[in-house]
Amino acid sequence: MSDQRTWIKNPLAVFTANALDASGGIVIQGQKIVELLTAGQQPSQPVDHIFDACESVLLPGLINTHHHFYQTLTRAWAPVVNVPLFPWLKKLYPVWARLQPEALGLASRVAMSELLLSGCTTTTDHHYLFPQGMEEAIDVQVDVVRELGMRALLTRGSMSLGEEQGGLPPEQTVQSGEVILRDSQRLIDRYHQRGEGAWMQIALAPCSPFSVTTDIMRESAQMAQREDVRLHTHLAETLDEEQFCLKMFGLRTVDYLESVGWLSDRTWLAHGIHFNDDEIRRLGAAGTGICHCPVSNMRLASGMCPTRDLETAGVPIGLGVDGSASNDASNLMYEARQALYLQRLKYGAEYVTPERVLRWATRGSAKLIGRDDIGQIAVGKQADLALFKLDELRFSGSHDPIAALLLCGAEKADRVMVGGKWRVIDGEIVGMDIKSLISRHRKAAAALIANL
Ligand SMILES: Nc1nc2[nH]c(O)nc2c(=O)[nH]1
Repeated sequence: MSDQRTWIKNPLAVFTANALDASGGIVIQGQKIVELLTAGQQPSQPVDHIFDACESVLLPGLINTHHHFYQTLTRAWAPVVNVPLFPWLKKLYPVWARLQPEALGLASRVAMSELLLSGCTTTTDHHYLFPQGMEEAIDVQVDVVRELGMRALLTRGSMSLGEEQGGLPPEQTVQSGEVILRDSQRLIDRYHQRGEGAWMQIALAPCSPFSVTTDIMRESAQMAQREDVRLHTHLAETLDEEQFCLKMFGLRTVDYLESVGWLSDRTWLAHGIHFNDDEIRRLGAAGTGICHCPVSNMRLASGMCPTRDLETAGVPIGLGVDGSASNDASNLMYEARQALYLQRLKYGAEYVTPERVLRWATRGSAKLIGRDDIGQIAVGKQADLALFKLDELRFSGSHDPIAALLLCGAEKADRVMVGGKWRVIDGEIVGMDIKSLISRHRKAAAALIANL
């Protein structure tokens, strides 16, 4: 990595996700931010490059804390456009069971490209489908992450509770606990990087209470503790799920989570909608994080995450786009806009500000995945940045540049830097042939639903 110094000079506005002032811009050296400048201030040492950001709003790179990349192959699929979660899953499982490595590679490339273009520099993915031929699904995703130059926390998802044992997924989509744990260990040993500046990390992610056994939940928690990796699952997404837990385990969702050793600050949960006051208090006391996925929650009519109550109780909040069969876009700026408006309905305009929502999408999301080196603009943090120009028609006449990003609907970054390297320049991903990708991905999507 080059140690050259770059000054991103005099941005139109900066959102640092903290109280620091960087109105004169920032200096980057190698992979890190080394200096924050106030208006009119010059860098303390000579720089090799200057990027004039006077037309750009500068943000920390956004961090996506929930996705299912493979679902880009089943976006807006007519049979599931108008159904809630359980029938949606029942209809989609047999389609997803046909997934093969090449299609997963294309789907991951598409999802990550969309994310990157929306200003996202770190993403997670929750991949929980391993039908025959897909044993190395996560390895396929690792290659794509490296190709795109993003940071990723890939979660080794799993399903082990098939229909015959009272679960929701069909038998052909579930694996034995032994296979899941062996592969989880292999992936941690092979790919998980530790410490500051990590590019690739692995977490363990049994899918949801209705698709995994209690054994795999317990054993994943034990492995995560032993290996010091994070835990992720869907929880409290719908009332169907709550009913399932009561019937199957005799427990509400948070009691179930606690009973399997997951109520801790190692865990972050996707959705987190249906909690009572006592559960919110316990989640806060444990430091368990919640990834808010507003678009998916609206599309599946699942409900609304109680973000303010959770935050007040001490629960870290992040943002996620969720899988593309329930969003169906992988655009984190768009997601932030939806979060702003949805949450205002419950908590009012004074509390749910653009700054708060951008904090969820940056520093809050970083906390969910256990990182302190990304998600903020500050000296010593990784140089993961998104720059948005406000020169499109939609911004014309706007005044507050940070508010304009969300209120006027920014959806495409002009420049994105990950670890000191430009990955998006002039709104295009460096080295990516998007037209060819779309053409191959479309064919794979058509093949997946052919002759069902
Ligand atoms: N929104 C989603 N919820 C889920 N629960 C589950 O078990 N799988 C999913 C999913 O793919 N999306």
